[in-house]
Amino acid sequence: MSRKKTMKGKGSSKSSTSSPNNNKDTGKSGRGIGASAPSNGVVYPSRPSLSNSGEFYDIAFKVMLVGDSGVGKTCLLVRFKDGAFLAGSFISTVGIDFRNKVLNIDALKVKLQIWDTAGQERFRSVTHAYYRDAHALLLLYDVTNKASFDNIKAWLTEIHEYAKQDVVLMLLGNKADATHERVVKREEGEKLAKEFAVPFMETSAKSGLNVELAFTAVARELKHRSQKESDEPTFQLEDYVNKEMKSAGCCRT
Ligand SMILES: Nc1nc2c(ncn2[C@@H]2O[C@H](COP(=O)(O)OP(=O)(O)OP(=O)(O)O)[C@@H](O)[C@H]2O)c(=O)[nH]1
Ligand SMILES: [Mg+2]
Repeated sequence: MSRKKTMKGKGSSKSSTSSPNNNKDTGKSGRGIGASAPSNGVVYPSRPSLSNSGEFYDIAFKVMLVGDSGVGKTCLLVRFKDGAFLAGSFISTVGIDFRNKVLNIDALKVKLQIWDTAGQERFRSVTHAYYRDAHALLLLYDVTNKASFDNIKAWLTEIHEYAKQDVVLMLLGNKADATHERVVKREEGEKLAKEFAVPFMETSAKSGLNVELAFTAVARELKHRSQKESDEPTFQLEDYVNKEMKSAGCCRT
């Protein structure tokens, strides 16, 4: 099976106004408004390799992190990518940024190109342009911030308007470690997720709770969808998440 390669590490800042569709896949990560984005769509294993040095991969997907400013999108991505927590002062994302990570799923190397969007209202139009290329969306709220939870319905409306109809969606209640500051109960998150029929879990970028699971579950769903023969049963993302959480005694890092 031929494999593609992806560049490692974080790329340099870019501030062009290019659209998400008209750039080449450099495999690098970007930062700032209109950071250069790769070309569209799933990358299939049968296509020839790129020449960039770095990790090989068989198939690639775009995952976008969305939600209010301060809910922990950047920290979640850094935790997943580097295994570290960005403690200290809060630096709000400007525009959009991305990082790549290759996961091993059933002997296949699945590259996730993860887009970290700015939650601030003033960057909303930038984010809108990226929705249509996303294969999956992780929608975050902060369990210590009621407004971020109340805004989830508005985010879902926006997703409905701008994202692909079959986008894989998961709701994450982040900062689950902050027990004393919590104002949104887990049951409230579960109820909302049920209402909108989306898988749900609480996460913590600080402790690492469920971070790996959230991204892996999405990668499994996307991989399954892209390789599924028409007579195969569908992968049940929600069942997978619930089973994994149970087998890990509710939650895991
Ligand atoms: N206790 C706790 N704090 C967190 C967690 N995740 C993020 N934070 C803190 O929350 C603040 C905001 O985190 P960011 O990841 O920068 O938030 P963001 O969603 O990327 O914000 P924007 O870029 O403005 O959209 C920072 O001070 C983080 O240290 C978490 O899981 N637990
Ligand atoms: Mg951010």
